[in-house]
Amino acid sequence: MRNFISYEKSLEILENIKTKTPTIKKMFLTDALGHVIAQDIIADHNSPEFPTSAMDGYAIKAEDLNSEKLITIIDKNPAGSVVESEVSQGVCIKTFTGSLMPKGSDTLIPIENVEVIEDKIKIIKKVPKGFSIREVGENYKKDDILIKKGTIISFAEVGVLASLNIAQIGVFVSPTVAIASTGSEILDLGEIKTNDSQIRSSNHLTIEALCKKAGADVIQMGIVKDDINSITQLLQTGLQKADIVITTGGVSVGDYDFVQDVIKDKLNAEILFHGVTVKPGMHLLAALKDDKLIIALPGFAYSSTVCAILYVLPFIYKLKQSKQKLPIVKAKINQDFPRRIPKTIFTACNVEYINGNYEINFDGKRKGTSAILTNMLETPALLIQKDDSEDIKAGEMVDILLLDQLK
Ligand SMILES: Nc1nc2c(c(=O)[nH]1)N[C@H]1C(S)=C(S)[C@@H](COP(=O)(O)OP(=O)(O)OC[C@H]3O[C@@H](n4cnc5c(N)ncnc54)[C@H](O)[C@@H]3O)O[C@H]1N2
Ligand code: MOO
Repeated sequence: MRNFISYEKSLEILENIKTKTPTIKKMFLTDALGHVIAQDIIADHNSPEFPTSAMDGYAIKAEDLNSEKLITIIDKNPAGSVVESEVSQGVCIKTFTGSLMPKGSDTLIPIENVEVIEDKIKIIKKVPKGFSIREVGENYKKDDILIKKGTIISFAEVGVLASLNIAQIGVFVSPTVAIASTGSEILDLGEIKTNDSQIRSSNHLTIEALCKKAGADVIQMGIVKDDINSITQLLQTGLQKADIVITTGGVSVGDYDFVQDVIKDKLNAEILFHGVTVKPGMHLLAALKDDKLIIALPGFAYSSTVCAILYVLPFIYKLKQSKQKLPIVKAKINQDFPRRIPKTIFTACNVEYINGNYEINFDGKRKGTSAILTNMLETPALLIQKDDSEDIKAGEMVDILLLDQLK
């Protein structure tokens, strides 16, 4: 008899798995996109290092703002150069965006605010003292922690690292995931159909896509028939090469559901749980073998996809040392939604962001078995009903998982 555990308990078991010390590798900045940074990044200088002009204009002394007298232009100060001449009362230096402010100056009067008369300027519109000067450390100060260890590298991190002259960055090595789909009725892409009961396998590729999006390296092992020896061999190969091995199909109660037998009896893996009170995905099996995680997902396309999101993605985040979490937010539901069964239920819905709130509806969503993957197309989310939740009434706030924000 199978011992079904709650969704919360199953998550807790996976969260508590001890993982080995992560390895770190160096990568060139832009190649490191999506990887998790392995050390705090601390500024080794102020930015800017010196007072810098934020506009094209004339560097002056503020006292001259209140004088009716013309101010003499004594020099030109293009960005990238350092002028020797100094600003004093009655004289100015033409200075450009990105140029250092010349010695003696404390204000930048923009070109638009002056009239040039031969080699002099007349101020026609005043600015406050200190105008348009980027102060030392405006962007960041020396010794500031700019990027924290555990951050996922995105465009802004690339830019900040570049401004620190860091070309190679230490990142945590991403986990490797081996994926296979089991079933004598499923065909890989391009395989010729030889009888009416055969269907195309989507699971192995849906899960590859999810894992790659989460930054894992994927070993695609394809399709294997419902045969104990083939499944054993495949799982052994996966365990040799990957940190996580994922299968789909063959975990429920049918005569040909061999995946569970292989994991339990052939591999002698430590079963963490087999059966969770979730819908879809009740037959899910998680096991450990030689510190590798095996997740055997149900065969139905919607079930395996939802369970890969709920179980595989958080484990990838954990192995790659990322602090990211599944994107769960509150949303307003547009219809009554009774609680059907005492399980944690994940139902596909449409989500829109309207006037600062997420709102969900079920327009066009099909009802039927856990085979319906098309319910995840367009603007999808999953409504989450906890196993102890009440019937939901239209207009109430509910928990949803935003599928298009999965990373
Ligand atoms: N008597 C019972 N029958 C079933 C139960 C049960 O409790 N008692 N549970 C049902 C539920 S819930 C699920 S979920 C499935 C899970 O079964 P398996 O994990 O053993 O999966 P399969 O039987 O191999 O396949 C189920 C279904 O999905 C199709 N499939 C399989 N692989 C793929 C693939 N790679 N891509 C797309 N579709 C796939 C397969 O053809 C089946 O239709 O068991 C229920 N039965
Ligand atoms: O548990 Mo099954 O995955 O509901 O369809």
